[in-house]
Amino acid sequence: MSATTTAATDGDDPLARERAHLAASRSALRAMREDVQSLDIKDVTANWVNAAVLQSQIEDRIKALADLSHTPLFFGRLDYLPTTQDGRRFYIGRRHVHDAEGDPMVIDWRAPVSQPFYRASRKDPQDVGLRRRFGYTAGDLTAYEDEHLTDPSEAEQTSKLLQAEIERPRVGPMRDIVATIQPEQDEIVRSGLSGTVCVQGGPGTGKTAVGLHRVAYLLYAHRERLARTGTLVIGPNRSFLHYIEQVLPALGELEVKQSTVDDLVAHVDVRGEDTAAAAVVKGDARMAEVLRRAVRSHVTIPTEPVVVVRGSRRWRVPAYQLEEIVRELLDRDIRYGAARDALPQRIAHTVLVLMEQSGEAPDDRVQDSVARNAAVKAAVRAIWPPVDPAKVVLRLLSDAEFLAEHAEGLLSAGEQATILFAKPPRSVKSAKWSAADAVLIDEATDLVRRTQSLGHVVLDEAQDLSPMQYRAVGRRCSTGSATVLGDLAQGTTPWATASWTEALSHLGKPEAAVEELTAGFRVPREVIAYASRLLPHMSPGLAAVSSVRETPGSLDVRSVLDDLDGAVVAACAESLRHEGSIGLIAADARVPALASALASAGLPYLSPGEETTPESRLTLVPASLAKGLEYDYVVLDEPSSIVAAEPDLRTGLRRLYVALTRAVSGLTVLHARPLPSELSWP
Ligand SMILES: Nc1ncnc2c1ncn2[C@@H]1O[C@H](COP(=O)(O)OP(=O)(O)OP(=O)(O)O)[C@@H](O)[C@H]1O
Repeated sequence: MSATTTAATDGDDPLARERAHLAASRSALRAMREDVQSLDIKDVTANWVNAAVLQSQIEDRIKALADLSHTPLFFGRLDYLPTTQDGRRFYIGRRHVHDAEGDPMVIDWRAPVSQPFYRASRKDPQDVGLRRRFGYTAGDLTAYEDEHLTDPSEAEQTSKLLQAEIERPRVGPMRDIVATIQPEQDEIVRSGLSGTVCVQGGPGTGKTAVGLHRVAYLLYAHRERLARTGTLVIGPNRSFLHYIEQVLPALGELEVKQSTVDDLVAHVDVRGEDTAAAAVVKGDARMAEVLRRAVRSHVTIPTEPVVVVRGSRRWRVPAYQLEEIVRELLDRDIRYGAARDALPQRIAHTVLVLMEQSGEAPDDRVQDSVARNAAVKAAVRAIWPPVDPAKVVLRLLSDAEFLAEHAEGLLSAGEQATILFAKPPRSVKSAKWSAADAVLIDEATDLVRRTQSLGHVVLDEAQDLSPMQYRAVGRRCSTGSATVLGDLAQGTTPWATASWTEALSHLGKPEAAVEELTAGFRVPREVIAYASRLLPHMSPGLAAVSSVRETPGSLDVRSVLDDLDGAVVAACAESLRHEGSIGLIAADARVPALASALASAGLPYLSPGEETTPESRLTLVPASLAKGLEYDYVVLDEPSSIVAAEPDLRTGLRRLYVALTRAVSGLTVLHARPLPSELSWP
């Protein structure tokens, strides 16, 4: 690999030529944007609805064609060998740019010809003679680095530009990694739409980044289909979603929705909280069967005939025939509501047969009118009444007998007692529903009416979901596919999943492939080694992440004799001397004390989810919200308090593991009490 950071070689200046191509591509992009802006839709649209749709598509296109000053238009170049692609040269960037003749000047990173930029190697050059990476300083193209993949005399080296990009301090929300996606990440990003992929990876291995780039890739490769069916990214909480929300728009994708699992199942106001024991039972997959039984219990097998009077004639459908119809509907795998809709037509059909047998020749209109007959309607109401999903759940959780009837053989008496409301609420409105209750209502809702499936769902921090939550997500991709991202070692809920096989079966995708990412891009080697001491104590069998980042002096563990708060504030002030974002992570209960210590020291701070700016770079993060986030420098307050705040040691150590793995450049740990013994070596 040969690196060039200044201009001129042998009178012919390659850097100047690349800059000229950049300038020309910029003007081509401007021209493309102006073309779209000047479109006059008056003559091509028949009505105002079409016009509004077209106008909004045009506005999206204009947004997508914006030249973002802080993101370079291209970051790489591929020169194919003369034997392939006619030896053509492609500049790889975030979007496609063409000149006035329609010839490409920059190729979208997702296009098939761009793939070797990420995957080609000396072992497998994929018909590429030269791969060039570009370096930018403050928006200017200032360097490039070449790899002649088929030149045996060139030694393999790690890319300095890649390293610099990974090490670059970050302020503000997460950004895209299109310039530096690694081969093993690219395989996941570009895997097909039809299959579900599950990615296990330790902290900072790029799971979130990979999931978001996969969405962008799928939208490129299957735009029409996904525009119809929709895509959704699910994250653990709002501050996390806020942290990642800029990545897809930066890649030109504006249509992807983002949500938490709680948002998905927001059928009722959640104002209550469960004990851990109750939440575990409510989140257990056995609840799905309890609910199924409870919903179906509303069906009453008919014992009376239905008599339909039409004109002077009476048509009688006997009880045994009604029973046959009902049993047949119960046996079929259709939703309660769909079966209820079908019942009047089935009864009417039987009446029609009776009419035919007596020599009449009724048509479809007669069948419809019989189905709407008052006697039929009354019978349907009695046999198959409408069901309100929230009311079913309310009754299960309030009425011990009703619960016992449907939980028989599924939940023990103790488990049933755990989930019953201590004081049964009077109505759905007045009930203090918990997050787990909302998931039960979602399941019951789906038993009544099928939930609409999206084309693709990305589920991040998936290890924390309960089986019932997996089911809730699974119904939203039942006819589509999913990307499931997580780390078993970071599971901190009492119901956190112990195995991906199990999680995927609850999701309804048991056939999904499980891939593993092991190279760490966030946390420096020294810091990840320190955090990994916890692994054998909380997730034995999981391999430690091997960091690609050597940052000497990145770990500083300080024992404080007195005034821990003062020492923590001082460590924050020290960290603020560096460029980039600072996270002060502490046990939730410590947050108020640290907030006032920061305030009295005159250090302004943000809450997670608030955007860091060059003026305000310090965020005070309760340990319970640290998951998925990252900061250049982390100050970690009293590890033993973080561990002690959780209901059991394993969860405590996992929470600490999450907190210890948020730093990109440096971690300072301060403790007044002894460190948890699991952190001592070995
Ligand atoms: N190929 C890459 N090139 C450059 N940076 C990368 C690459 N892959 C990941 N990163 C960076 O590493 C950091 C961690 O990535 P990400 O948050 O996706 O990891 P994660 O596996 O989801 O971590 P966690 O388990 O802690 O949530 C991010 O800043 C991301 O941009």
